[in-house]
Amino acid sequence: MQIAVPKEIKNHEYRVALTPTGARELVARGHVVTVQSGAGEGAGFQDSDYEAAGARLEADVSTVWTGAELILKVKEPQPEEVSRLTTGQTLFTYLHLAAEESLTRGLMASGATCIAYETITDRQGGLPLLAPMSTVAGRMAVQAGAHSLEKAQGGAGVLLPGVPGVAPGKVAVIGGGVVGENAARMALGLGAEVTVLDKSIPRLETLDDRYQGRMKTVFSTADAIDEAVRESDLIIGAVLIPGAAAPKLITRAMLADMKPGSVLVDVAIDQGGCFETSRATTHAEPTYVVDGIVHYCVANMPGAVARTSTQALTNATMPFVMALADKGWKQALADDRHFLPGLNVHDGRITYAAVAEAFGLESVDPATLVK
Ligand SMILES: NC(=O)C1=CN([C@@H]2O[C@H](COP(=O)(O)OP(=O)(O)OC[C@H]3O[C@@H](n4cnc5c(N)ncnc54)[C@H](O)[C@@H]3O)[C@@H](O)[C@H]2O)C=CC1
Ligand SMILES: CC(=O)C(=O)O
Ligand SMILES: [Mg+2]
Repeated sequence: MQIAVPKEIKNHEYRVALTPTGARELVARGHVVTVQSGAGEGAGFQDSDYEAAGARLEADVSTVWTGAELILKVKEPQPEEVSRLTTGQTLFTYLHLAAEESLTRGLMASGATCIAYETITDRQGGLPLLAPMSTVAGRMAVQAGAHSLEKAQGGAGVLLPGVPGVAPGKVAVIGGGVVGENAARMALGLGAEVTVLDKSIPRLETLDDRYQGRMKTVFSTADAIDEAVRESDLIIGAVLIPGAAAPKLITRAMLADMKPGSVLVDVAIDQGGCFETSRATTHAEPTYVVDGIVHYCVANMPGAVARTSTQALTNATMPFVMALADKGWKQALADDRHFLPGLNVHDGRITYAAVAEAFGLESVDPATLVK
């Protein structure tokens, strides 16, 4: 199969979808891998590393896309990338479609087969291709939040660990999944006072057990969120309803109840964000202030630590990339019921119910397409 790896073009996105190690595996299986020149540079992989692995290097971005049957990316395609996609091509990347109607419609119009990393499932009920980046983003969320609390960033001037004689800062994490647990763990490590809110009792039980009561676990209700809003120095938004737009849990009116200079880090921004006042930002300009509250809403947080993230992401994607390359999308999805929900768009139709619902459109059951 002809496989292409374009250079990512989203703002400050330094990850790459395939490492030289991955390229070597694909080439050994008889596939042709074309990597756009410089695609791996931000993650510390040189063109010569890909060449040594047997990949072809191509400087012209149009040529990279035109000849490909399978396109491997990291971030959702940007408008100029959507316009390059055509019928018969398979795209494998993060899509987060429920947050972006124009992207969804663009992918439908392209006629391509679009498989999202973030909606692939596993036997444990997890999201194995989202989890590695959620781990990274959760850990970064506390770094970002701690930095945003500094006065020069518009923050209240609170040091999360406190100092002897001065109490530590309070961190609330809404959503105790992969992002939430990793954020809470980092905040605990810093010495902050940490509360995790979740709607899942089993999840709260797991966290309570794992951290032996060192973080408070609270069932997520409107009242509990009100209390977090009043008390916290830093709130991290980490909820997910798979494939769907994030619920808005903190409204603009509620910002008035927060301490001035407190910080909201909305990690769920890639699914539209869980705070009413969130809008996606970039690593170039990660924060803005609304009603005295600092907002950090970067939609590709792991891109900033591209070396670590690329390795973690490709460890998880490689088995699926191999299956797509060896068998083609139809057989690969037919053979694996956890891969099947990755299909979001095929030949002009939406194949993921929550995405279709977000825009009042019809969806097709992906199982009917792979028979
Ligand atoms: N901004 C970025 O760069 C990145 C963003 N993400 C995003 O972070 C979000 C969270 O991802 P994961 O932790 O992997 O998901 P997850 O599925 O592991 O955890 C989500 C948790 O939210 C909980 N939840 C749902 N509704 C809730 C509510 N109303 N109140 C409290 N908890 C609620 C669920 O019970 C679950 O435990 C996703 O939108 C994901 O796409 C992930 C990686 C990078
Ligand atoms: C999950 C995601 O959107 C990211 O890693 O950028
Ligand atoms: Mg996005």
